[in-house]
Amino acid sequence: MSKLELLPAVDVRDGQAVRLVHGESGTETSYGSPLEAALAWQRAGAEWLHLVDLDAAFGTGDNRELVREVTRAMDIKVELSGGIRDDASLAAALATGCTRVNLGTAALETPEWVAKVIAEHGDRIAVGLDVRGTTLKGRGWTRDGGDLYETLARLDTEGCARYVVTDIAKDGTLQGPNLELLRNVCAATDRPVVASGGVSSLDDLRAIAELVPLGVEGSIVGKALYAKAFTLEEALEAVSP
Ligand SMILES: O=C(O)c1ccccc1N[C@@H]1O[C@H](COP(=O)(O)O)[C@@H](O)[C@H]1O
Repeated sequence: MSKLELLPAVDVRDGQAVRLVHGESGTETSYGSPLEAALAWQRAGAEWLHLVDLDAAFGTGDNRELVREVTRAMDIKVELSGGIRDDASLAAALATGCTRVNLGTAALETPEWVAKVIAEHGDRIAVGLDVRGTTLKGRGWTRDGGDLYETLARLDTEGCARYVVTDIAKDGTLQGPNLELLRNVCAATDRPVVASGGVSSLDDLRAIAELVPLGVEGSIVGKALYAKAFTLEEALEAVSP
């Protein structure tokens, strides 16, 4: 059986590595230097880093230079997201040398542009499907952006290579992943799915790993690592087949 990929997260707000609760601005807990956090995950054996510019996602500025510095310092694969919504921000993101970018708001608000960049960049483009219930959310998860399954069908038709599925109600809460949502998304698409939101324990990761045959390729891990619920080394061991 294929192994579940783990993507430790570094979310950057105002130059600091932070974790939010439900992605709500103002709920930040700070964990210091984003570069130090990223290097720590790399040293612990991560093959991927999920790096988010939260200011760019919220529209409160950006951490573009810092994000570029972190990405360039990594020997591992980097998935970059937050505020990638037009040609200039996409070009800057791809020029960091990241492996792929994750588009959120753009997939909801400028679908023609997203179809174009999917056609141009193939699997360097993933789409983040950030949902409450089955309603997609954009602009820092503050604005409704349509129905999950209608959007998924459209993006499939346009050739989207993969989806990063976040249950906002779970994100940053340590309440366990929404396995039903992951199963439903996997049933609706043949593209790989990266799970995000709610991981609290090694058992949660083992439960997500059981969905690999259905199409779950990876899982983002955030708060649980920063809260030291387990180490990344333990997590990697837990999901190795
Ligand atoms: O990761 C978060 O906690 C988060 C919270 C609030 C908004 C976005 C968040 N993260 C990721 O940012 C991109 C979306 O950015 P954009 O809409 O394309 O500018 C997406 O990957 C979210 O999962």
